[in-house]
Amino acid sequence: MTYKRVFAIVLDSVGAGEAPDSKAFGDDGADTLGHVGHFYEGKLALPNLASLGLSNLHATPIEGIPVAEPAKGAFGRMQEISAGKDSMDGHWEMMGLPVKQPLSTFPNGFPDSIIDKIAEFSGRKVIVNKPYSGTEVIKDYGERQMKTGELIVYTSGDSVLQIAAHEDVIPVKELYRICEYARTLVNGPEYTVGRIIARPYVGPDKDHFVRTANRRDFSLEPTGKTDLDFLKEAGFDVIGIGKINDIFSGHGITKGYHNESNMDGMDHVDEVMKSDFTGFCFTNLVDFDAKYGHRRNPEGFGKALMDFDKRLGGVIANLKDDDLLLITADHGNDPCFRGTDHTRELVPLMAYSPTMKQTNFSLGQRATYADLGATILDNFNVEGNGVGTSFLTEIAN
Ligand SMILES: O=P(O)(O)O[C@H]1O[C@H](CO)[C@@H](O)[C@H]1O
Ligand SMILES: [Mn+2]
Ligand SMILES: [Mn+2]
Repeated sequence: MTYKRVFAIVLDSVGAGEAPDSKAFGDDGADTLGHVGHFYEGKLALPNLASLGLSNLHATPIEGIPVAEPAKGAFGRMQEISAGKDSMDGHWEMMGLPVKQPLSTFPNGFPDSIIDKIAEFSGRKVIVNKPYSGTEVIKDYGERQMKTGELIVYTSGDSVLQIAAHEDVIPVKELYRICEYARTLVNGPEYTVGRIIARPYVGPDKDHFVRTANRRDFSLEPTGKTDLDFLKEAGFDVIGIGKINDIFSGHGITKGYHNESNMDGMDHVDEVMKSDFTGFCFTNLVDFDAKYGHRRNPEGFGKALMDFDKRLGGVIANLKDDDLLLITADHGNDPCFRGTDHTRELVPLMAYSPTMKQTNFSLGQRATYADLGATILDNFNVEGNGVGTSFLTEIAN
C-alpha cells in the first residue's frame, strides 16, 4: 500500500475544455473552466486549485489563474469513453465501468406505456412530459401543481426521468415511492434510463419556489462490479460523500453521507479527514452543476469555485503524509454555452500528497476516466476488471 487514505473530490460538471469527441455531442467549443475564467476577466481567484496546476492542465492558461511554477503535484486531463455525458456515466467510468451502450433518451417525452403506469400507480395525472430546465418547469407549472396535485415529469438531453413535486402537495416520502416505482419501469430491455430523479421544492408561488436538498437520484443498478466493490470486498473502507451513494445504488460503499450543499459536503470531507480509516473517500460536489451549470450562470459558477477553493486550502493543510488527494470532474456543463445540458469535455485531474516524490509534472491526457480507479486499486493492491491504466508509479511517495 502506497497511501493509506485516498480522497477523490469530483467537482460535478467542472469540465476542462473540448474533448476529441465534443463535436459528436454538438458541444464543440465548450470549455467550462476556460469560459468561467473569461467571464470573470481575471478576477477568478482560485489560489489553491492554481497551486495544484489548474491552469497548467488547461490547453491555454485560464484567465486569472496563474500557471503554477512549480505545481505542488501532478496534473493532467481525462477523456470520457462512455456513450453519454451524464453524472452516472462519468462516475461509473471513473470506477472502471464505462457505460458503453447508449442509455435511452426522450427528446419528445416518455411514451404512454411509461407515463400511464406512473399515473396509475400514483393516482395522479402526469403533466409536462418533455425536456425542460428543472427551475423553469416549476416556475411554469408549480402553481398549477399546488392546485391539482398533478405530477410534473420532465427530462433533458441526458438519460433521466425527473419528477418535480411541491413538498406540501406531494410529501417527499410519497415522491420517493413514485420514483422507486418509475425506476422499475425503465431497467431495460426496452427502455434503460440512467436515473430517476426526485425533485422536491417548496415556496409560496412561482417567483419564490426553491428546490430542496431532498433531491434524490435513483440510478440504474451498476451493470457489473465497480472499483468500489473490489475495494469493499478486499476489506477497505469506502466512504461516499454526496450523491455517490445514489449513483452506485449503495454498491461498494461502507459509509455514506448526504450533502445539503457543497459547503456541507466539505464539512463532511473535513470530518472524514479527522477520522482514522484505511481506504477510499469519494466525494461529489453537485452545486456547480445543479445550481449554476444547468442554469447557465457563470457568475454563480465562479463564486462556487472560489468558495470551494477556500475549503480546499484547509484540506491541503490537513493532508497526512500517507494521504493522497485527487481532484477531478464527471463531465462539463459550460455556463456560457447554448442550451442547458451537460457539455462533453475533458475533465481536470490533479493529484497531490505531501510526500509524493515527483512534483510539477503532467500526467498527460488520460484515455479514460477509469485511470482514476485503476490507480486507486493499484494503490491498495486490489485486483479489478482491468479497465484503465494506473498512474500510481508516477505519483508515488
Ligand atoms: O434542470 P435540472 O432539473 O437541474 O436537471 C438537470 O439535472 C440532470 C442531472 O444532472 C440533468 O440531466 C438536467 O436535466
Ligand atoms: Mn454530474
Ligand atoms: Mn447535471
